[in-house]
Amino acid sequence: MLIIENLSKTFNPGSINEKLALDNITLSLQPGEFLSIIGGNGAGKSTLLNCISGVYPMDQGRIILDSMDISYHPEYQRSCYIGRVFQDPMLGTAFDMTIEENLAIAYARGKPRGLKPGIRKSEAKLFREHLARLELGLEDRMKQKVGLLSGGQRQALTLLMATIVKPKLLLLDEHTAALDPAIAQRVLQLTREIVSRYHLTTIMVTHNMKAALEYGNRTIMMHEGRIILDLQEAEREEITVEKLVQLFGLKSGAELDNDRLLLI
Ligand SMILES: Nc1ncnc2c1ncn2[C@@H]1O[C@H](COP(=O)(O)OP(=O)(O)OP(=O)(O)O)[C@@H](O)[C@H]1O
Repeated sequence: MLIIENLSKTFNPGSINEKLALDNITLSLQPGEFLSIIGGNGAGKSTLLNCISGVYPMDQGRIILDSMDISYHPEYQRSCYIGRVFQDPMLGTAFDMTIEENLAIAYARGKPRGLKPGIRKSEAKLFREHLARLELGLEDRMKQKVGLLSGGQRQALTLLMATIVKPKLLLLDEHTAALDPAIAQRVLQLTREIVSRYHLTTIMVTHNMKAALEYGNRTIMMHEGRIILDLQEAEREEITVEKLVQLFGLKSGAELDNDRLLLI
């Protein structure tokens, strides 16, 4: 489904600030696989998502998505088949537009533009059904502006917008990091429900080691632009956060420098 081959990315090459952010990454995901990524500060997690979604061009490598070589597709083109949710609840939604207008924009993704303005009755009904599944009462607030929503409500809506047209790949970049723990938990549960309902191939970067092991079916750990650990199936089921911290030390030869990871 997703194949990444020998992906490398260096920022500011040839300058004093040269930084090898991704060092020959090779990774493949099966359809419906839900991968969590953890790693210390500057490990290359966000850069990996940015290269996959076309925000940064890569220096070397290939990205194949659903048998299509997207390595040189521009970001706007990839956004038709890659859904993304960011850490900041302010990103991903238009705050001065209503909930249903935001959903209508997301629903039009990848479809030819029609001339008909407004939202059809059938679309409003569909949006209501999707919103009701979030169990946040948003289905009764469809005409309200998104700016009135809390951070958690916004992230749930962004998640819905990223998936209302089934993406070939869903990228979640620490999408619960800015939320209160209880709300973060709810958004993670929603993530799990949506990913499993639509059988979405998903990559979730998280700073929460517990969540990384609890959600999805595979976990990788990155360090200095490389994948140093890849846990799947039975091996992953047996692992604890403490063991993961130990493994990090063993595989990287370094102390885990991300305080946020250790806090969990
Ligand atoms: N636009 C950029 N220009 C220059 N250097 C960058 C840029 N983006 C990232 N880097 C550098 O690349 C390295 C990898 O950064 P990246 O943001 O991918 O790490 P991360 O694993 O997401 O870290 P964190 O958990 O701290 O967010 C870091 O050393 C970072 O400073």
